[in-house]
Amino acid sequence: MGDGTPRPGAGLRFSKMHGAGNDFVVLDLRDGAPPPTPALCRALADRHTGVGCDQILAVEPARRADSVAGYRIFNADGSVARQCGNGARCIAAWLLRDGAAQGPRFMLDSPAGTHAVECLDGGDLRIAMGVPDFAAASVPLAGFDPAQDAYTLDVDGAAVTFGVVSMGNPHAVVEVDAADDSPVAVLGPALQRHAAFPESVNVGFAEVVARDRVRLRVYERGVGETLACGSGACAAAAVLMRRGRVDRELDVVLPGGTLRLAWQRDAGEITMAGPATFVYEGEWIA
Ligand SMILES: N[C@@H](CCC[C@H](N)C(=O)O)C(=O)O
Repeated sequence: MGDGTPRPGAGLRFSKMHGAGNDFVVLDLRDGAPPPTPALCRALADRHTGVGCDQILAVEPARRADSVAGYRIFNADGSVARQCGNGARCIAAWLLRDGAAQGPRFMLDSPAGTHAVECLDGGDLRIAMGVPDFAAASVPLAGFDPAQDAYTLDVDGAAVTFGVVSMGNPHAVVEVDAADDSPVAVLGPALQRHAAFPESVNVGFAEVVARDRVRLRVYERGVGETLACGSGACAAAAVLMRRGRVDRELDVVLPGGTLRLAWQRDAGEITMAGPATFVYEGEWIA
């Protein structure tokens, strides 16, 4: 064209996907292309001037011989994350469509470890999300030593009680009477910037509706409130199961959809099942 207009095909191809409303831009970097810079992540994630997404997922070659592929995770603000439950299902669906993965079972490398994927009837995917780690130092939560069921901090003058768990990424879980009325937009960022969370934290507000049903809203690190957080659903389920508040298998109902969680024994992996949806294919020319 010669007038500065980008040529079709000259840009960065991407897939737009979502898992229960947690939305992603998926990039294919298996040819060895460099990961997106923080500035590019922010530009892609911008909901006015970019594609719009909560996270950018970059598919890479597998790091282990028994895995189909690896991937990196970047939040909308350009920060790096080590775990993304909804993202894991979307990467699995993307690899199945690509032909690189074949069902009904295969393995994936996230930055936090290797995950077994299972294709379920009806199209949902089940991901083994690792063993929940309750050690305060693993989150990290500073100022507390052993793993406790609950911690209390002074947050802007108010005492706030919560559980913590690392799912490969940091989570705090506040049990509330009603998720709909919980102070997500105020307490979420306040806990994130508390000095006790030196690496910030994803903050979940969990309402036990029944022993097999939890309603959850999550204020995510690097994004804000999202329509769903898969690792947050694992965290809420694990914290509540450990306290004996709920059954070992339950539905976590998030604003964007429902995930099925199961954690049979403390030393075992927690599993999360749910949908992964393709929205469109695009080319980033900015
Ligand atoms: N949406 C994700 C979690 C993404 C990473 C998180 N914001 C972090 O910084 O740890 C999920 O589905 O788990």
